Amino acid sequence: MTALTQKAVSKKPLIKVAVGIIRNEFQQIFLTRRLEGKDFAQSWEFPGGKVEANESPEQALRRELEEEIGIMVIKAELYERFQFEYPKKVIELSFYLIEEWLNQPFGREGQDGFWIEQHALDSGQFPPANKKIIERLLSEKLD
Ligand SMILES: Nc1nc2c([nH]c(=O)n2[C@@H]2O[C@H](COP(=O)(O)OP(=O)(O)OP(=O)(O)O)[C@@H](O)[C@H]2O)c(=O)[nH]1
Ligand SMILES: [Mg+2]
Repeated sequence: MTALTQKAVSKKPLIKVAVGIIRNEFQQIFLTRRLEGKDFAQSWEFPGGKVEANESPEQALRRELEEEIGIMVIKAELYERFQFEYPKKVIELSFYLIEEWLNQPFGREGQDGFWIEQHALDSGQFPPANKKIIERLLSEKLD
């Protein structure tokens, strides 16, 4: 079933989400751990969050990364966008690759934050929607 048909027949709310794949010069990626009380608590995540009304995904990305990990994005490049159907909702995830930013990222809302080698990413640690993107990142040939 294509994403379009899926959306038409599922009648589930569509939630747009923008997240950052923040990568440093050592090919490490900055991740956070989802807080208790959130869905998929304790799982790893790319920092980011829901796109609000009147916001573009890129504006949401910049706002969320400032709020959640205290960085100011200088350059963000759309890496992939797709929809994923969860039991009660469909999320449209926009993943942005970020290699230029200001400030050191940290878990500004009390969540753990850490750097991990790109080749050591593990899709089993993320929400199920992330599987495809983790596979793509693992298959990238790094310099
Ligand atoms: N941030 C983030 N959310 C993800 C990822 N993968 C994934 O399925 N999601 C889902 O996207 C949805 C929105 O993300 P979020 O919980 O960060 O939203 P938010 O920052 O606006 O949080 P809030 O609802 O507590 O205000 C959640 O249902 C979350 O499970 C990911 O890698 N990063
Ligand atoms: Mg969030």
